[in-house]
Amino acid sequence: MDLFAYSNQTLHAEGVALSDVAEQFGTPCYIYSRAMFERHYMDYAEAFAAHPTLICYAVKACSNIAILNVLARLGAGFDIVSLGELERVLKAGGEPSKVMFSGLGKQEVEMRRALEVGIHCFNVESEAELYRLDKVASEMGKKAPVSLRVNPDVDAKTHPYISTGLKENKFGIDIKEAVRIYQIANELPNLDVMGVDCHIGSQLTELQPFLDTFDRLVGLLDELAAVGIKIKHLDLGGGLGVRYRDEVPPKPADYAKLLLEKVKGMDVTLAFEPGRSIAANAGVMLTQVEFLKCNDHKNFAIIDGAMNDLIRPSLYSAWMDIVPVSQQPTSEGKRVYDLVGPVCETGDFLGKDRELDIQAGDLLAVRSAGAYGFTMASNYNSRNRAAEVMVDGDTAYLIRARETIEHQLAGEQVLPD
Ligand SMILES: Cc1ncc(COP(=O)(O)O)c(C=O)c1O
Ligand SMILES: N[C@@H](CCCC[NH3+])C(=O)O
Repeated sequence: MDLFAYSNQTLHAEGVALSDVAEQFGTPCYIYSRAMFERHYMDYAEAFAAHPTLICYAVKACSNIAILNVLARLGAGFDIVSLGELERVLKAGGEPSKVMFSGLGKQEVEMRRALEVGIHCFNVESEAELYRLDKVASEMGKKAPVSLRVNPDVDAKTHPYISTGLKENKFGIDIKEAVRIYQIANELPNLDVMGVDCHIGSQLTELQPFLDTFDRLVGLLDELAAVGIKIKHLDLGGGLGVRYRDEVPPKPADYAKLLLEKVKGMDVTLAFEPGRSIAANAGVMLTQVEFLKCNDHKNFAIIDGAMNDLIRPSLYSAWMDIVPVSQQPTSEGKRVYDLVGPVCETGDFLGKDRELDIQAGDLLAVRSAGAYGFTMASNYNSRNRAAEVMVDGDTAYLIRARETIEHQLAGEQVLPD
């Protein structure tokens, strides 16, 4: 389902023209479709409905509380990696009992808050973290629910920066060491071992690595059963890819079909932590052309969005589709442009070698920018972070005001004389 489509030669989000959003809220700005977020979440919920399954949206993908709230209303759980993400979920009305706490460097203060509100499970990534969690739980007179994040040494066949399940990656516990560390966890008095967790990488466009991982984890469950450790839940992480250009990623329903066959007869609940596949195609980043700079060897369109607003092209050489909001021809005609921001870095580009018919003042939409877009934005070059807008039917709501210089400077001070 794509609710970003042209109507009257103008790109719309649901029923709202993106040119109207620009006029009302300025650029650069992120625009999300509520209906697309909902549809993408429901694709998972419906696909796995036949088996007890918790779908925990990975907050890091797009963490505005309006989005978390929309998903919470549908019954979503949440995968978090920091205290900040936990507070966002709580503020958005998410249920603590459906929260998974992932991440490999949890601090005591983060553990304490998560125990206080009663999260579903901690995904622990090292032996040392187990001791820290046991200590914090003991100080609070609580038992901490725990899964170990296991590194299954499976190649996710994705960009090396976003592959997480190989043994050379920093994530998780080597599957060969898992039984020994589970036994330690089982002995610690303030931990309640309940699950196995893994997450092998992001933007996977094939199912086989997930299925291989599942098989390895089932092997681990058998080994654990043999030493008397009963596992109640299996968290397979996130990672399902999306179409940015011409990828044909599997859908949640394809994934569910194969996995539910394998899980049949097993007494475990399932959990997933999808981020990108829910958020990416539910958002665009809107930017305006400031100037065209053309000469006989190169054409640049200098736009008001930059690497600080959307870092994926600079960081991973990610290709993102960039389309004009208006399909009206211009007097400039078609040219091939590099679309570059105002930041003082050669690597500051959102797209290269794009054939476009544009002129100064035109609006461009960077598609599939809903995931790892705003959440990875920074203030580099002391630029204010963009506004965020959610469209619901015919209405556009400002869900995060554009940052101001005052916001940026708050908290800084000069030394006394
Ligand atoms: C532990 C964990 N869970 C879930 C996700 C979400 O992954 P994706 O956005 O690829 O679905 C990530 C990020 O890759 C992650 O690190
Ligand atoms: N930030 C990455 C994905 C990282 C996933 C986080 N575990 C991207 O934009 O593709």
